[in-house]
Amino acid sequence: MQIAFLLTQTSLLLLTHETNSLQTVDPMAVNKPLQSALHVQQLSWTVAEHRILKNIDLSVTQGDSVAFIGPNGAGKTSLLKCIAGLQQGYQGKIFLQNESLEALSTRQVAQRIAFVSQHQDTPFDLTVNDIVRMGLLANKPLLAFDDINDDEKIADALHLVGLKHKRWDSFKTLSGGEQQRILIARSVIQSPNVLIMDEPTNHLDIYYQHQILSLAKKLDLTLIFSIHNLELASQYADTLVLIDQGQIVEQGNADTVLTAERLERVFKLPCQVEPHPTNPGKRVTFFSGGTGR
Ligand SMILES: Nc1ncnc2c1ncn2[C@@H]1O[C@H](COP(=O)(O)OP(=O)(O)OP(=O)(O)O)[C@@H](O)[C@H]1O
Repeated sequence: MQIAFLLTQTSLLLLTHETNSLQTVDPMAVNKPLQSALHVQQLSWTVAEHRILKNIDLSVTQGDSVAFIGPNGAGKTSLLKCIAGLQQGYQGKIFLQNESLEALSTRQVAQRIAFVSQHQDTPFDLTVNDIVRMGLLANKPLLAFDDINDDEKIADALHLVGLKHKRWDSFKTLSGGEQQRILIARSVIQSPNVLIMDEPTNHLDIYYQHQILSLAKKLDLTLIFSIHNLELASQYADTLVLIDQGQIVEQGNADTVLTAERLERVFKLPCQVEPHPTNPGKRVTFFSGGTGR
């Protein structure tokens, strides 16, 4: 239990009983409304008369990590692309930090959002340095030269993802896990508010799946990612958004969203959900013998 003492008009001290420690707290931070990173209002997207996304409502608070889960073809990538400004022609509204996405230029969107896609093929034989350097473009005039700070930023970002030694290697020669980490390094120097990753754990072994997600979480950004592994989703995301047939079926924490009955209905397989014995989050087991899709 914490007891707050008002000491001056500009500072508060919090006495924490358990630790007996005193911490100075900015009074402006007390009762401060949570900042909105993203707000999606009645979003629908139709292509060739097929309604891919239907009336999506979603709010993401600054600093939250959110996982989109759901079966193949549910609409997870489509929704991520709309949010990242990569998909035009939708109905409804998307707000980034309370500003309408439609009112922002491509550069302004790039200053707010970094997108790491599932597919990372490059048509050219670029070095790791070239790929990471692209992250600088969001915050530089188009024809500006690199300066010494840019060089350091690239080195620091590569250090963060543990791949400084690969700086001059060809991007194409890296493993899938290394490529994902390089793309995260590129996102880091883009210094966005929101990091969006579309199935970042695809093709990665379990070690790199954990590494990528814990790295992304450590960046302290608002993180939105799609993922098929429900246990990883429950371990790394504060909020899960279950999507099926273009609609949000449920959103909330793992306890709310991951119920056996709901997962069975959506994935069409018998299912058991229990607290994970060792990790935070849930253990989800599907059994054969579903009703068919
Ligand atoms: N540009 C497009 N033109 C036509 N159909 C599209 C287009 N983009 C997506 N779709 C369709 O929209 C549906 C949702 O696709 P989306 O990639 O968003 O699903 P997903 O949930 O990410 O699936 P997965 O888990 O398989 O990656 C699919 O039926 C897909 O074929």
